[in-house]
Amino acid sequence: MISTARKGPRVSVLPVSSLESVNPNPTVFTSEESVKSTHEQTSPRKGKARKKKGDLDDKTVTVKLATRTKAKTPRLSPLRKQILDLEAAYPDCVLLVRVGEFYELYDHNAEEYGHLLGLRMGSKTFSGETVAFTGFPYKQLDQKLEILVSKHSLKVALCEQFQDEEPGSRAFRRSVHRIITSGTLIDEQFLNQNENNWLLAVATDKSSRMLGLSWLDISTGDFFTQETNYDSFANDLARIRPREIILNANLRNDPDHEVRQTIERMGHFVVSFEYMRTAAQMAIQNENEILEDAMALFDFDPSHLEPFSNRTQSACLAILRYVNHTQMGRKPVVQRPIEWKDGSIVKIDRNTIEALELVRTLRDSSRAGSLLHHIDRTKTKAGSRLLADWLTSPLTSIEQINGRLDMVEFLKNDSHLMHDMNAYLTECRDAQRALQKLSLGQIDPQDLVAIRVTMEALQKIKSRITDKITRMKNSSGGGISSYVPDLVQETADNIKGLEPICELIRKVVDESMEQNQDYGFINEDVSPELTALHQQLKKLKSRKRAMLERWTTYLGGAKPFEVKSSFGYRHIVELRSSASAERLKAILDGKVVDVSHTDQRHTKIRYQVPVLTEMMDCIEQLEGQIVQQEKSILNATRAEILEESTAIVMNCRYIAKLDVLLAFAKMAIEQHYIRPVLNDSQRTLIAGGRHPVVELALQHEGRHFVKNDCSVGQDELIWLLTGPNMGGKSTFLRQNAILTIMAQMGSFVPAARAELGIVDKVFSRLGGADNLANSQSTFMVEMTETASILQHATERSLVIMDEVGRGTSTLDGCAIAYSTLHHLYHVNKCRTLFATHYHELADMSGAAPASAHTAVGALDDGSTSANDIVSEMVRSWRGLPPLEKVRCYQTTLEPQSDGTFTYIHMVQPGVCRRSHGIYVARLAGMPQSAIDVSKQILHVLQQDA
Ligand SMILES: Nc1ncnc2c1ncn2[C@@H]1O[C@H](COP(=O)(O)OP(=O)(O)OP(=O)(O)O)[C@@H](O)[C@H]1O
Repeated sequence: MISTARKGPRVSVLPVSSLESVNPNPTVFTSEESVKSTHEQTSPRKGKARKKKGDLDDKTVTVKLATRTKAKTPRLSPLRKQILDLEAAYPDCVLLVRVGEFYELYDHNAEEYGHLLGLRMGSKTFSGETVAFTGFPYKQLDQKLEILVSKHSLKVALCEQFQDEEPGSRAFRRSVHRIITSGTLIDEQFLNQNENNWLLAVATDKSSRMLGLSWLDISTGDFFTQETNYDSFANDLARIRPREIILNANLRNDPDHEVRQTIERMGHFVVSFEYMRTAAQMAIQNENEILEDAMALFDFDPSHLEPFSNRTQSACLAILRYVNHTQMGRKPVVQRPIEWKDGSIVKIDRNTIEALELVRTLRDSSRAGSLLHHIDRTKTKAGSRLLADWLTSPLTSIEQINGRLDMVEFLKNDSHLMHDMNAYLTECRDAQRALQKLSLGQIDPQDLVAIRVTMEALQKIKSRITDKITRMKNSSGGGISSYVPDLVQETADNIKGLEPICELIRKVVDESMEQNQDYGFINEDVSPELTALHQQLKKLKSRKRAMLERWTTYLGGAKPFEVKSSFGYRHIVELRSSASAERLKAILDGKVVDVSHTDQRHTKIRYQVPVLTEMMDCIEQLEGQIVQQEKSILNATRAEILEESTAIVMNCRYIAKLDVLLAFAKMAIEQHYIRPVLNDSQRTLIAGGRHPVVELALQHEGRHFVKNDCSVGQDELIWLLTGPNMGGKSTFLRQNAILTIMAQMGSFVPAARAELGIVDKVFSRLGGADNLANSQSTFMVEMTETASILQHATERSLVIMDEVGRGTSTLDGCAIAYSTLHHLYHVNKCRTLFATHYHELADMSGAAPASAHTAVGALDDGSTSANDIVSEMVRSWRGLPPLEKVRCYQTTLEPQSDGTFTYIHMVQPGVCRRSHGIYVARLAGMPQSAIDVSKQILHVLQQDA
């Protein structure tokens, strides 16, 4: 284990002993002999490949195969039979079979996936049968897994070989010891450290249209559940962002099932199938049986599942079963599931998460450029992961939000405290993931150090906060300035000191040792046995050194020979001159074995020296014993640490929370954000609001962001926003939604003042994205999203809508835009920011204030006159009742003497009737001839109207 973790790939490998007890898969024993594969025969490096064991690459493969069948043996060789059995047992997986120093792919696996891995296709002959074959050195495993699992979302069954423990046996066992899928990554190097790696199970209940969800990150042990329904499922997926989804096995052959369709529509998810009890089965099942199931799978406290519905229990059990199945019985620590209660978080639909670029940009779906990237000032990986969760799941409880805001303010007001916290958090490592690796039997001393360092840093945090609280209380005599936010007090009270664990790790792990070796990670004095072994080893090594020094002196000094390892002859002495060779023989009284004379150009002479070989054998034996000793000490240490796993995880959660809140405090100071006031009203009042990301982008260009006010809700239920192209309408809409989300996740916000009535849902209709892959046109997508908002927005929701109806003809578009406005006003009754180029809507809703009707002025080079045609039409229609709580606002521009415009980006009362689309087209570089034609057409249309 130790050496595998360092020198080879990082994918975890179980010791044979533990495998025996847990692996249910059949293993086949094969005795090995070297056989050349067809692959090797065609290799240009054939000769070199034979020279030295381990000096191979994917082009030169010496394959160890099962014993060649003798005359009477059955047709299939044992290895071939084993491969076929495994291929049949893991049909959904890419099967990688360890053979000697290689992982190999056979048959369809070689044909389908070899090229993905950049491997040259070969063939191998088993008892007369030629099969497709390719392979790669085992050290390239991580790199190849990244391609298969991360890039191509494939499942990989990793088949390892194990030496038979029978003395003298040359047989090997092979069995799949782990199935690696996107959602079950543990410590692979390609696991994203800043993101949770969620595995989501979905239990369906068609009759009630309800779903039970459970999601688990095996790399941290965090586990959540939620009840949801078919209609909200897409939004839940957008929020959770799972890497892999588990569905009931009976949906495997039902691609039209609504849930499968939703998953398909949402994009790139890996879907796996696992047996699940339906809700009805769960209902009639003996409760004890269900709970025993959970116990048997994970030593999981069954009471954890009791509060959940049948559906959710079913999803929880499916996830445990799937983990059990892919980890082949290894049991990661799984935390008590936390339930997301309906209404406890703001529902942000998936379009809004995407359109507001909360966690990914629209352009290239990257984190860089997103709001998350902009606000992430966390110091720890756990903090960064938590921030992403908070951003997509803001709270609805004023009390909880204020709890967070209090803590941010508390930190912000004490620069010394902030400085110290920052320093302590910088010391923290990813202890929760380190603990999880330990629980899965991967013992890397560096992980123990990560846990120790983190727990020590946390102890400093606890002392520092406790100190601060005591000083505050002492100095103010209980006055107002002695107010200690609950979260601060809770952090100080609940961080558990784990000094005994830290002490144990300090005692055991020798942190001065270099990573790249097989032993020496444990302090020598930890046990008398280890001390004795190290002493013997040192003695032997010094004897060897003295012997070699003697030879050097006899041979005339200055590196006259080299000691090398050689497969077959073990240690050899290589000399460059025959004179030296003769002298060495003389020193050793002729006790040398001449092993080879090589090399035409440099006459190198090689001898096997029995006394040296003997000494090196002893050294290796001792080193082997030390490795074993260290393993058992590490195992015992692991067991003691795992005893405290609950406390360690709890402590890690405090680190993550503190880290995020400290990040909010830093951001508030750096960017001059203010504390929002949350209330129970249905009004959003923001003075001097800014868009956090656009503001920063403009700052980088040396430009200035224009602040804007917004007071939407109640008497001003809907803001109807018109303005020229490029005027800043979308930015304004987005910034108000973002401010609301930031405030409800407990952050300060970019504004001069913010009084916000809590929202239950945030909806947006912003993007112009189409979904051609799902046969949906741009307009169809627009209408689907609009329909969803009209169906789901409540009086407490915040809706932002940008240019509804633009995807169809002007007449249809205007009618749809009006009806949307009408529905939001009369049915949903929710706060809405409604941006449009259809300024006629102002007339239709009877909302346009007469004084604000003045347009910026008729301009030669452009007004979008088609709208005016509609305007004329509706002006003559007197039947529309006024929408009294609709208010008209506009962004404007200022014409310059040289015929250009300056965008003001200021949101003011009024209606803008000129979109100046042709001006923007010119700015965008449209050919002058095209601009001229558009002006003429516009002129004609205006006259017709
Ligand atoms: N408040 C502001 N202060 C400074 N610059 C701004 C502001 N708002 C927007 N801008 C700048 O104007 C650009 C265009 O803004 P935005 O896309 O919001 O305009 P729009 O009115 O929605 O345009 P269109 O109608 O063409 O979609 C932004 O990319 C940004 O650079």
